[in-house]
Amino acid sequence: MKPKVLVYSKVDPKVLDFVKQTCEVVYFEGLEEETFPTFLHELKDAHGILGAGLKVDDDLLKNAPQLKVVSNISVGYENLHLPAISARGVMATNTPGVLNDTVADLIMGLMLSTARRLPELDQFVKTGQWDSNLGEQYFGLDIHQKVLGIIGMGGIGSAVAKRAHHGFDMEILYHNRSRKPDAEEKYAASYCTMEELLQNSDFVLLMTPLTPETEKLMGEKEFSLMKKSAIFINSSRGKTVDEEALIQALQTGEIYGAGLDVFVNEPVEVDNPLLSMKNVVTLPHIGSATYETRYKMAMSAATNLVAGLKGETPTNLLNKPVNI
Ligand SMILES: NC(=O)C1=CN([C@@H]2O[C@H](COP(=O)(O)OP(=O)(O)OC[C@H]3O[C@@H](n4cnc5c(N)ncnc54)[C@H](O)[C@@H]3O)[C@@H](O)[C@H]2O)C=CC1
Ligand SMILES: O=C(O)C(=O)CO
Repeated sequence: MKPKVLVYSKVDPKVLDFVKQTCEVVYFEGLEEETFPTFLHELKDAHGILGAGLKVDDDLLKNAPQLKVVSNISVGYENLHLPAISARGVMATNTPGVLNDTVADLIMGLMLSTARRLPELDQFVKTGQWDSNLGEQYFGLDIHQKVLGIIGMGGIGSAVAKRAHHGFDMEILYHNRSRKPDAEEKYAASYCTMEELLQNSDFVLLMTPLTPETEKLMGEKEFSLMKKSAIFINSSRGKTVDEEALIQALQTGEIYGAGLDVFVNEPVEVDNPLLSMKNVVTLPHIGSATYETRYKMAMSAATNLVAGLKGETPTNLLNKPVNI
């Protein structure tokens, strides 16, 4: 009998076909309030789940006694409670690597958009405000030859360092849990403390996972250390930043601007002050959102899932389940 898999996010039909070769699939195309009870019902005899963002903790797992694999279609996995998953002998997987270049491209775009005020000036042109006497009101800041500080020099951080160093001639500073000799050699990246990085960077990119240690990693003290001319970029998770402190730093001119792909609450509330600031560029968490990369992520997650269900060790296994 084929193992039963619940796919709870929309994926390319080719990915579904791949999973169907070895599994019986129940497809949800996304979980809504109305579909969640059916999902829970189907979970009772499911062997695997595949999708993005579902909170998987003991509360959910107690409805899933047959479960063997939880496959996340994302690199971030703060939605997975690994101790609970491991304790029940279940494997958890994510999708690192395949999205690095796409997210790094987007981050370069965010840096340029914020420094050169692209969305604001796009509106300027489209609303007929462009006249021949334009002066400093449309000036921005250069990004080439500036200093970029990267907090979290992992897969994505390194892909940004590559673009910034080789493409934009930027100087790279980084802070990470451990030294990254590869980035030091290839992108002339200099390792430094958080404090040194914040004080010396023209652009500060936060690119760590969300963990208890990184929650509100950027707060009032950290923003106060940044240059007044500096731009803050966040494409990690909203909760790595104290959003109140960021709003304050922007309102008081402690920093020049911010480019944000992630927020504490997503979708962000329409009355969030960040949305009405001209010096803030916002995006709806689209770092990896291209057709090509979302396909690769879903296929990577499907490959992990199928491997786990066949009793093999998935390439991107995150945990050590008991009894395995
Ligand atoms: N906006 C978006 O669409 C996307 C956001 N992300 C987020 O970006 C995060 C990073 O992704 P990757 O680069 O693939 O992960 P990664 O695991 O390759 O890199 C993360 C780096 O952060 C470092 N780190 C962890 N805790 C730290 C701490 N307390 N202080 C300093 N450094 C620390 C790690 O040592 C590692 O080098 C993901 O966990 C996810 O939350 C990822 C993909 C897309
Ligand atoms: O992979 C992740 O962690 C994302 O945020 C979406 O690509």
